[in-house]
Amino acid sequence: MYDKITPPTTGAKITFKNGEPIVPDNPIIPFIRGDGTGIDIWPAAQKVLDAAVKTAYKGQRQISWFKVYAGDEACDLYGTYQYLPEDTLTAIQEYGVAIKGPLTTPVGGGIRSLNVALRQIFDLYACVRPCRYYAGTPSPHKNPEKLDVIVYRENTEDIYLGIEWRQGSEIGDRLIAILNKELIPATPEHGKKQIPLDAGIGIKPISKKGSQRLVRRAIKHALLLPKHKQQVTLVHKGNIMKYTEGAFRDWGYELATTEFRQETVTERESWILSNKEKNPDLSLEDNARQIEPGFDALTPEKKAQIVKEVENVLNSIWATHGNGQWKDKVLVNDRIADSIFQQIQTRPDEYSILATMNLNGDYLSDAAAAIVGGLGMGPGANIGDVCAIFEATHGTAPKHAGLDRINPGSVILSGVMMLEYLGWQEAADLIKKGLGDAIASSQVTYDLARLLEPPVEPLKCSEFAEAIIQHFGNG
Ligand SMILES: NC(=O)C1=CN([C@@H]2O[C@H](COP(=O)(O)OP(=O)(O)OC[C@H]3O[C@@H](n4cnc5c(N)ncnc54)[C@H](OP(=O)(O)O)[C@@H]3O)[C@@H](O)[C@H]2O)C=CC1
Ligand SMILES: O=C(O)CCC(=O)C(=O)O
Ligand SMILES: [Mg+2]
Repeated sequence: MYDKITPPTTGAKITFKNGEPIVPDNPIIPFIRGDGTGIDIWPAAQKVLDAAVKTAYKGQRQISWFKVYAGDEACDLYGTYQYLPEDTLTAIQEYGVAIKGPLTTPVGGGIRSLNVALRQIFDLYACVRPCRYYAGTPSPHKNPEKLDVIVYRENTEDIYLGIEWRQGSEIGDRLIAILNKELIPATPEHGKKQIPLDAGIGIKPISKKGSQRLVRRAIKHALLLPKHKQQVTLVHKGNIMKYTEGAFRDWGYELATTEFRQETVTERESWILSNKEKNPDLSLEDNARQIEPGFDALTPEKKAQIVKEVENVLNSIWATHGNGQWKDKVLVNDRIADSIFQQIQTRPDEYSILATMNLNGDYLSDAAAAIVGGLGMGPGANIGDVCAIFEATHGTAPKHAGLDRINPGSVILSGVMMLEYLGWQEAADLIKKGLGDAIASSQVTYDLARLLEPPVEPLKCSEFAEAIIQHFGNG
């Protein structure tokens, strides 16, 4: 079955039922070490994960690690350009849950991202990246503890599908010619626009199914959060990209108000309901005036449309959501992408789950991680219905590779997400405690040490892992 790798002789497979993993006490879990600093952070993370499982379950549970190859390491073993060998794909397919270090993607030409390929091959449509603060972590922000968000990033579509043509390529030029001569002139709203003849071209597909399955997961996750965090914000640039990012927003609201009608309230609905609660005699038109800035300057048609919206909301959900019942529902709102980048800095405590498309989510997860301590503290999970691969938000950080200095926190916390996904909460909690206590006692790697006042002597990557284990306590 495998060409150059051999699965562990002990351990059992994780299987899936209704999208949830069924986990034996000794699961076989494939891991990819990763390029660049993967050489530093993966061994540190593996040590912490094993120590936590051992402390929590005293040998009754144990992970059987299965080393599989991707990136530079794969080329060393399998030969030139064998960046993602069949063996690796077979192992992940067979064992269902895997964890990986970062993999290099060249800029401009060269191979396309192996990280993105894995997400697409295994249909890992939700990239889940929590950004929360650990006490004592230095941050350039005054109140980093106020940020506690989870980026839910659609992981299989958008420009990351990688359908693009280089400037000057034969097919790229043909496509531009067809667009300029046929398709754009046939679309009146595009007027006399033309694509520059020397442009590269990329395609941005955003599907209804892809958008809604992501938002579905985000809402289900919100339902498990404490009441005050039960909120999903649809992040988009739908004012500019109306039929892709704008459609994502509309499909998100559509899903929330149909599949989750009893569990959700949209922001606009909450305004309409609360206006009526404050003043039961409020006319539909005055209610509309209060929810729509500049109502009086609108055309009669637009005004009528908003009055109708108010009427529909009151008719359809007053009984189930009115009289304050909406306050117990998951709040679904939306924000334009550029605005959310400033909002997570200026009003961080107003947000919880940020559901968005691939590119926005990529940017947003690095930005949110920076607020709570940097990329050394940014974990992540790529989740599908029958497979999950856990990985940090950051990349290979090549200038730090092999120096035993980089922060392994993100891949360790990705391991925590994996343990939680397996239902091994006790082991996950031990690591969170150990990591929190190590940071609180200023035992940190260079990235956090340089931000501390006064600065402290940094721990090495491997020493930080040891410090986390020391802070487990007795389990
Ligand atoms: N999922 C994946 O495997 C990903 C892969 N990549 C790939 O990684 C490569 C390098 O990308 P690059 O743009 O340099 O981004 P990186 O995320 O690799 O690193 C950028 C900078 O972020 C900081 N940083 C990253 N990781 C850590 C960490 N563990 N602890 C502390 N600080 C950290 C460092 O800042 P400083 O030096 O200031 O301390 C580092 O120089 C590219 O090929 C890219 O495509 C990128 C993202 C995700
Ligand atoms: O695949 C890559 O090289 C980069 C991906 C990335 O930045 C991410 O997933 O956050
Ligand atoms: Mg990224």
